[in-house]
Amino acid sequence: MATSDPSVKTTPAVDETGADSSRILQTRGLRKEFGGLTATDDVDFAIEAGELRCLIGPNGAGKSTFLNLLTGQLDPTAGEIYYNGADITGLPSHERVGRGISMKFQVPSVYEGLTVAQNLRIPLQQVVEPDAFDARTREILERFDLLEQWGTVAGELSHGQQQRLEIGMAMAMEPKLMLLDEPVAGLSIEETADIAELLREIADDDGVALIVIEHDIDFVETIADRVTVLDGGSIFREGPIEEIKADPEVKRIYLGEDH
Ligand SMILES: Nc1ncnc2c1ncn2[C@@H]1O[C@H](COP(=O)(O)OP(=O)(O)OP(=O)(O)O)[C@@H](O)[C@H]1O
Repeated sequence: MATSDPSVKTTPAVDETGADSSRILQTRGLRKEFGGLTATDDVDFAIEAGELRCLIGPNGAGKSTFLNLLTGQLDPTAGEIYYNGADITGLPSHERVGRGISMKFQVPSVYEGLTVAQNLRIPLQQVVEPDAFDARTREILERFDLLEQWGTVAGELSHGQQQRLEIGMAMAMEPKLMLLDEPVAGLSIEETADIAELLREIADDDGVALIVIEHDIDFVETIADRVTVLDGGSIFREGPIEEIKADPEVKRIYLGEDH
């Protein structure tokens, strides 16, 4: 029941587990070992709703492993994952998706033999009634600039259109957190700019939190609120992109001589 007593906190910032409920996602001491190799080394990470965070770091830094722990594709060796105030550490992937965590992999994984609208129906049938399919399909395709491709077989779309379709499919599930692994790899400058604009809108207008693994530092600069630098499985630095770009230690481990 609602109360007007200001001393009563109806939405505690920190619950009994110690998770901070102002964060849509938080990890504590998250660790993943592969045999003798520690790919994720006791990572404490947090992101708020509507934040767009880029995850950068040299090859083998543990970026993909960290994302795979968040999706449930990998089980951690130790540590916890809190999402929307609940401990989801042991939850299977499909249940995480059902709660609003979506994942977009580097390679477009649309169904190439199905039309654009048929592709969208796959996620939509999990969240809307059949009589709303067409209206919702139109809305999403308009937003992702694919309306003219409604009946086009997805295998005939350009790479950039396939990426937009896949992000549209992820958005059809009405996620609260979207995880993207190198969403602009292999795209043209124009296609990259389109995706940058879409991702910013998804964070700003839909309030979705995004974690984006990215190698292209110029793209990171265009989209990120904050940047987390991983190295050797640990968080090496975290902060606004201007700070990260200017940090000589980050340059040394990550950016290399050409930056
Ligand atoms: N399934 C696995 N079995 C054994 N070792 C693994 C496995 N997956 C990743 N690793 C190792 O864990 C470390 C982190 O790998 P990960 O792919 O997470 O790094 P990354 O930062 O995503 O690298 P890249 O930028 O090259 O994709 C690497 O040393 C990698 O070889």
